[in-house]
Amino acid sequence: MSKPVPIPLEDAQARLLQLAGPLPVERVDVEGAIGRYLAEPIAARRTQPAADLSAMDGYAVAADDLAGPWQVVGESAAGHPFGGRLAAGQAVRIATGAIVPADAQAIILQEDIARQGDSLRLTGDPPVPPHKHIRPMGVDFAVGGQVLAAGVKLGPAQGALAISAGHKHVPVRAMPKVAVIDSGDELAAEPDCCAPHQIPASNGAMLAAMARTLPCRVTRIGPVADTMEALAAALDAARDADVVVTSGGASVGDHDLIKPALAAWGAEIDFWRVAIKPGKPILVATREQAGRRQIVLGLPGNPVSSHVTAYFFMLPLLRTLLGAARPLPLRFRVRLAAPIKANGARREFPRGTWDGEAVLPHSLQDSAALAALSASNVLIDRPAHAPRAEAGEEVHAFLLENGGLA
Ligand SMILES: Nc1nc2c(c(=O)[nH]1)N[C@H]1C(S)=C(S)[C@@H](COP(=O)(O)OP(=O)(O)OC[C@H]3O[C@@H](n4cnc5c(N)ncnc54)[C@H](O)[C@@H]3O)O[C@H]1N2
Ligand code: MOO
Repeated sequence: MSKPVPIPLEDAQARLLQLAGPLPVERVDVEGAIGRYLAEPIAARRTQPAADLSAMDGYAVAADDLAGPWQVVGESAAGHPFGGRLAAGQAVRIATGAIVPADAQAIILQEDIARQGDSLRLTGDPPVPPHKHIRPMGVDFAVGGQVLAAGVKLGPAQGALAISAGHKHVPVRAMPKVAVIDSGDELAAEPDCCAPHQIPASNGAMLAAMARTLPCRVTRIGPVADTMEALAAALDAARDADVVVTSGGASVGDHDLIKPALAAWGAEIDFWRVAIKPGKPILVATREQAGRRQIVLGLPGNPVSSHVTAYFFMLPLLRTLLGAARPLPLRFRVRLAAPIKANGARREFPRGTWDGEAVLPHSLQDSAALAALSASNVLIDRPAHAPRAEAGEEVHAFLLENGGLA
């Protein structure tokens, strides 16, 4: 393959995601489905609250009887409603979450009441408006109404909502099978047994860990030598994977064999080279097999390039297979804590540390520098030919942690 012109990031992402159809639907119990994406919208099977509930501990009275005094004639506790009727001058002791009796429309806080035996006297202010401390029936959701859309990630809150809406199981996509292959003659499988001419094979563990932030089944293969035979055996071991992720050998050197090895395996290159730094040599290929499509991501071997391309391509691809409505990472605007130099012709993603206020670009931006990557929590987005930016100026950035990876 002659060297193609690198394509813009968003075009490359769109091309990749277009190759991926969501995986089949399965029904999973809600707790087991946390972290996955809803394959279909979810409608409420019940109304919440199912009746008017008190939002505070106090006394339930009629809305036209707010001045008191009152006699306590019963109690409505959570799970134990008051079954009787209320006449003028009567009140019901009520707990937070308990059903408001049929004849009551107001809750007086217990802090605003003096109680002696069953006699109550108002000492504070009555509620304004009278229904202030009442959660009306159906205020959260009503039976039949949609509570969650297709493609939404089922996080803790969404899982709680599905349960509250009466669902024991939810429809989600099958978990993708991911095979991660690291390749290179210089790679040592054991980090504590690494000769001077070797480097510990760290990309496989890193890429697998990134994939495992999403619900998928990851197989690690390698490290694999830079030979066609070794790569063929590794790819054969990945024959059942939905997604094959390789690292290393994606560039133009004599030992960069990923492209010919993929061709020999029957995979077709969709695109190679994206106009980003780090990560330019990334390639995407597909292999059609028994009516199903495998997608191959050939990531560059430099550890930071591998990480950045996994962030911009592997994770969005896995989210798409899982049925996510929004597979791409979100960008936000942030102030620079220090100046950043003018950018070259390739869109660059310098690593930096954001402290919640401003982002400090790391002094070392080498695409092999794992220590600098590890000390960073954002990727700053520097457009091609961006001029020098001063401290205090705003730039765009992508979050690598605190949910940015997910
Ligand atoms: N003449 C050119 N040379 C290079 C170009 C180019 O356009 N023209 N592109 C450069 C860029 S950009 C990158 S990025 C690298 C990526 O190349 P490869 O994907 O072929 O990666 P390797 O050469 O196999 O390895 C690069 C570097 O990373 C280390 N590595 C590889 N695998 C692992 C692993 N599993 N764990 C840890 N470290 C790994 C490897 O030892 C090398 O040091 O190409 C440039 N060259
Ligand atoms: O693009 Mo390479 O990924 O600069 O290091």
